[in-house]
Formats: sequence, structure tokens, C-alpha cells
Amino acid sequence: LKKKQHVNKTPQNKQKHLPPSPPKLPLIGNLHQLGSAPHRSLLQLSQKYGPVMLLHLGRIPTVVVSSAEAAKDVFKTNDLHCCSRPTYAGSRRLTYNYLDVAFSPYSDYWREIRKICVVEFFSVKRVQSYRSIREEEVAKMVKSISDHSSSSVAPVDVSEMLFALVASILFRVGFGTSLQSSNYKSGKAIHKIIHDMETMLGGMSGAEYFPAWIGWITDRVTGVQKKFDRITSELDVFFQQLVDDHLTPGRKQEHEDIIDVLLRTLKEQTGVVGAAQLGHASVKAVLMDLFLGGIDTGAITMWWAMAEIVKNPRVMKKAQQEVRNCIGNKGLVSESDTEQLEYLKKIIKETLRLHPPAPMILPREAMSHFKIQGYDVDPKTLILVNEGAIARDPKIWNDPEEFFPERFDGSSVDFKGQHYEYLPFGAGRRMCPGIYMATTTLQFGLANLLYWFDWKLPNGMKVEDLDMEESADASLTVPMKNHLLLVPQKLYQN
Ligand code: HEM
Repeated sequence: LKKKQHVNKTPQNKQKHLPPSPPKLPLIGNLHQLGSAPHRSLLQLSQKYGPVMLLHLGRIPTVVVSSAEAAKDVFKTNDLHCCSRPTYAGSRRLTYNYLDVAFSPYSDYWREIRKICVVEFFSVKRVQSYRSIREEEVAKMVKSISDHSSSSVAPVDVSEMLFALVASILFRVGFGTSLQSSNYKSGKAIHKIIHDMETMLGGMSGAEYFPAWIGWITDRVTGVQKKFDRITSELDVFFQQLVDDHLTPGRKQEHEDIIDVLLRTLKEQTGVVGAAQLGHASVKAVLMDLFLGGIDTGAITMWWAMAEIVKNPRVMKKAQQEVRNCIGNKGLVSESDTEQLEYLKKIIKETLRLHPPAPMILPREAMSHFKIQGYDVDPKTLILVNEGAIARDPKIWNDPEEFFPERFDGSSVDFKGQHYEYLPFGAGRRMCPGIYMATTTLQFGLANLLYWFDWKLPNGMKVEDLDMEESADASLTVPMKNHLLLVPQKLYQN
């Protein structure tokens, strides 16, 4: 009998053409080389070992990709071979055993839940339907900055303010509740809990990297697991309460929020009232994605954008002129106005190039054998694409370290996953579904900050003194190391 041929049969070890690897240590492999800012350390390693490297993170073989061509091999040519996510104890607990979208391995379930989310609440129509919420929340932020600036010359903490803005919008759109009425209340509290979760997920726990018995010991020693479990349970109580509230008969509904949409979809799909009970874990898992993926990415992008704008007075002046010419003395920036702000859009693009909030994208896992730039990749290999490094590659970008929004003048490069030199939202089947939701908030929030206020550094600080260092705590997302403190000066009366 002839043996069945598989298209992607894994070659025998000796025939394999594996990517170059830095030397590794027993047991930990190359883990010690990741450091606290993995996108930076991996860039340095790639300068020595090339744009496709094979590392061993403890027991996990990991291919690290740092060039646009290699990223294209991953996200376009071989997307179907590697569109799964690795399964680790931390993400399993967090996602109710992978009932979410972001961490779920590739499966029929993932295809179905992602489709529901994309069609039901990431669509342009649905995002636009939440416009009045964004307008109200931005107006509240403008008012609170105005009140502050009329009574004080002290700086405002722009970072926390932006966390509060994005979280307030997401809480109302997604959860049908206000941030202030939740336990988290402030941008500061939200920032802290998301940061804690992401640092734990980014660093993962010993159990992921080492054989089970050592992992168990390291986790006990570091206390990571205990903290992780505490926060996960706290969030579960919060999400369950939200689901229960939404099921209360006669509940007053401000609009159809994402929980309503999910509960309705579940009911329609099963056709049986009450069967939605079965799917509550799926609803909570999706809420967890929105909580983790939908707040800090946007807040961090606006935080970096404001820092770059203040650091580059030429850019601030040009952006302010644009928005003020467009709005005039109308006294109101509406969301439709922001569509015309071409320079502001380039500022956002440039911010996402120089400071992508998730510079390592999200890890993928190979499902079958395939090749990247001619190198063999085995099934179960972890694949990390260093998007942050590619977006600063001097072979692709002129003066890559400069913040220069004009580099996008007349350029067709966008972040929709077709330009492999620039992938702040990832690409392929796992690409971020929240792009439109995110960019709508970014444009509208920044347009208002630039229309209503001039922004100055505090205490006679010079732009050269503004510390643009990245935070280095091995988290999934990378904010600025220090909070951005700025003095607002109001230009118009509202
Ligand atoms: C500036 C804002 C944002 C950035 C830069 C960003 C970036 C990313 C990146 C890099 C990925 C991984 C893509 C891949 O693996 O190829 C991702 C996935 C994801 N993002 Fe976003 N994101 C943003 C905003 C949002 C928002 C607002 C939401 C929801 C409210 C969201 C929800 C998700 C989800 C659910 C996934 C997982 C998709 C999947 O695995 O199928 N993101 N995002």
C-alpha cells in the first residue's frame, strides 16, 4: 500500500534547515536573554543572528521573526499553518478554558465566536451607533480639564486621564455600566489592574516554561499564581454581576450594549429561552478580552501620541491649526469632523509605528510544519513577530527613530494588515478585530485635546528633558515609563 502523502510533512531531523540559534543554557534555554523589554532584547539578538531565529524559552521552541519578508511568510503565505495561540495555564484560567477570542487556539469554536464579535459589535455600523457615548465621555474629559485649568496651573496626569477616558467609553459600550459605578472607579485603578494582568500574562509563570515540577516550585516561590488567581476571581465576580444585571427582567437599557448583543446572539442560536445560561462563560470570556484588549491599547497609544506631540512643537502647531481651521468657532468637535483631519490621522499612524502598544503582537503557535524564509518550523513551535523592530527597520524606514508624521504623505502604507513592514494591529486570521473601534476613539479623543487646549510641560521643563523611555516590565503592552504630566491652557470657552 502506498503511504498517504501529507503536504506539510515534518522533515526528518537531519534534513531540517533550522533557523540560527543563540547558545542556550541548560533548563532555561534562552529565557535569560529576554530581559524586561523583550522586543528590545530580541531586536539586539536578531541583529546578530538574523531576522529568523530559533530560541528556546525553557522547554518551548520559539521562532522570532524580525523582518517584513519573514512576517509576510508568517501572516500571508502560512497564516493557516500558524493561526493558533499557545495554551498556557494562565490564559486558560483567564478565558474560562479558552472561550474567548484572543487567546483561544484555532478551532471551530474560535471561528464562530470571532465571527459573532466581528459581525455583531466590531462592525462599522455598530461602532458608529455608539457615537453619542464617545461624544459624552470626551465632553466630560474636556470639562474636567477646563475646570482644572481655570483654577490651577498644576499639571494634569494625562496618562491616567486617558485611561479613564478609554475605560469610560468601553464600560458603557461594552458593559452597559459606567466606570465610576464599578469597583474600579478611576483611570488609575483600571490602569493598575490591567497592568498587573498583562505583566503576569507577558511574563507567564514558571509552569509554562519548565517541566511541571520546577514550574510549580517557581510559581509558589514568586507568588505569581496566587496574585493571578485573586485578580481573575475578582474579575469573574464583576463580569458575572454584569451578566446577572443584564438578565434582570425590566432592566432599564441605555442602548444595546455588547453584553446584550452576546446574550441575544446566544439565545437566537439555541432558540431556547434560558439556554443562554449555558453560554455565560463564553460571554464572560469575551468581556475579559474587551477588558484586557480594548482599554490599555487605546490609552497607551494616546499617551505616546500626546508625548510626541508635546516633544515636537512643530507637529503640535500643525495639528492644532488643522483641527482649529476645520472647526473654527463652532465650539464643538463632532466625530464626523475628525474624518477630515488628515494630519491627525498621520500622527496616529506615526505613533503606532514608533510606539506600537503591543510590539510583539500576540504569540502564535504553529499547527503544522511550514517554512519561514526557507527555515523549517515544527508544529507546536511558538512564533513571535517583533513588529516593533520591523517598524523601526532602517532598511525600510528613513530616519526610523524620528517622529515624522509626514513620512506617510502620499504613501499607501496603512495598518490594515497588508503592509508587512507596519503591523501594529497584526495581520491574517488573528488580526485585531477592534481596529475601527480603536481608531475612532483615538481620532476623536486627540482632536478634542488639540482643539480645546494648548499643552505645556510643567515647571519650565524643556522638551529635551521629556523622558521618552519605555516601561520595561515584560508586559504584553509597552507604555511610557513615566506618567505624562502636562499643563493645559484652555483656548475656547465651551
Ligand atoms: C490602538 C489600539 C489597538 C491595538 C494597537 C491593538 C493591537 C492588537 C494586536 C497586535 C493583536 C494581535 C493580532 C495578531 O495576532 O495578529 C490584537 C488582537 C486582538 N484585539 Fe486589538 N488592538 C487595539 C484595540 C483593540 C480594541 C479596542 C479591542 C476591543 C474592544 C481589541 C480586541 C482585540 C481582540 C479580541 C484580539 C484577538 C483577535 C484574535 O485572536 O482573533 N483590540 N490587537
